[in-house]
Amino acid sequence: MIEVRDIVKDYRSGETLVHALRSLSIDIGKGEFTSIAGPSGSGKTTLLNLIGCIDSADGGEILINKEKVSRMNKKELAAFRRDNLGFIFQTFNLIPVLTAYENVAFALNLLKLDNGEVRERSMQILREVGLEGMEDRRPSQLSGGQQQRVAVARALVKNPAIILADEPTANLDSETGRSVLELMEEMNRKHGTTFIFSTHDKMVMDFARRLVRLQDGRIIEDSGGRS
Ligand SMILES: Nc1ncnc2c1ncn2[C@@H]1O[C@H](COP(=O)(O)OP(=O)(O)OP(=O)(O)O)[C@@H](O)[C@H]1O
Repeated sequence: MIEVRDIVKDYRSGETLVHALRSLSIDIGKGEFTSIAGPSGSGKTTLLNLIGCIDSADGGEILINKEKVSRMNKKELAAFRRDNLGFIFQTFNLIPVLTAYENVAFALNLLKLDNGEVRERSMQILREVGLEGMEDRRPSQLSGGQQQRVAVARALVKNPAIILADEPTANLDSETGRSVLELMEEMNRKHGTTFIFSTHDKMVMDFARRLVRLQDGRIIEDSGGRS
């Protein structure tokens, strides 16, 4: 489903050129639950941003569902993201003035659904992530774990093929982090959504079904794909 071929990404930082990804290749199949691990600066975020169509590579190719996203222009990439991808962030990134329900429903804005369907889908996914009864709370009235559950619901409500999560448990204590991971895995099994997440955390690495380790922009270990 995701084919990354010989991807190169460099950043210029003043006079120096940083080689963030050095001819990296990986295939990730449908329904995988994969963790990208590695020390700070090894290229995890860069790789997620390229698969997430947020940034473009300097060389190589990325195909998602046989579509060459590495050749798309900005407008095509935005449409591709909207239709295929969901994102979860380390800092939750909820809109503070909106309720849990509104944060989730907002993600459906661009899909031109009628109000009834927006309500039904948003309430259903909030139930699935365990937030029934908390729909009207704003992020400041929720714990970190609950906020990340809202973010998981927001990412899932469009039913994307792939969810990308950059260090989704980094701001949670280990018990809460584990329960968010268990939720993601339950959603992965139930909806068949492919999850790819980056982490520094050993517990998260152990939890993943596939573990890919990066160092200096290269893959140094890959436990292999199993969905
Ligand atoms: N916008 C940028 N400008 C210059 N250099 C960058 C930029 N973004 C990333 N880099 C560099 O590219 C390399 C890979 O960074 P990346 O953020 O992908 O690593 P990471 O593994 O996600 O690190 P962390 O765990 O700290 O988030 C690092 O050396 C980083 O300093």
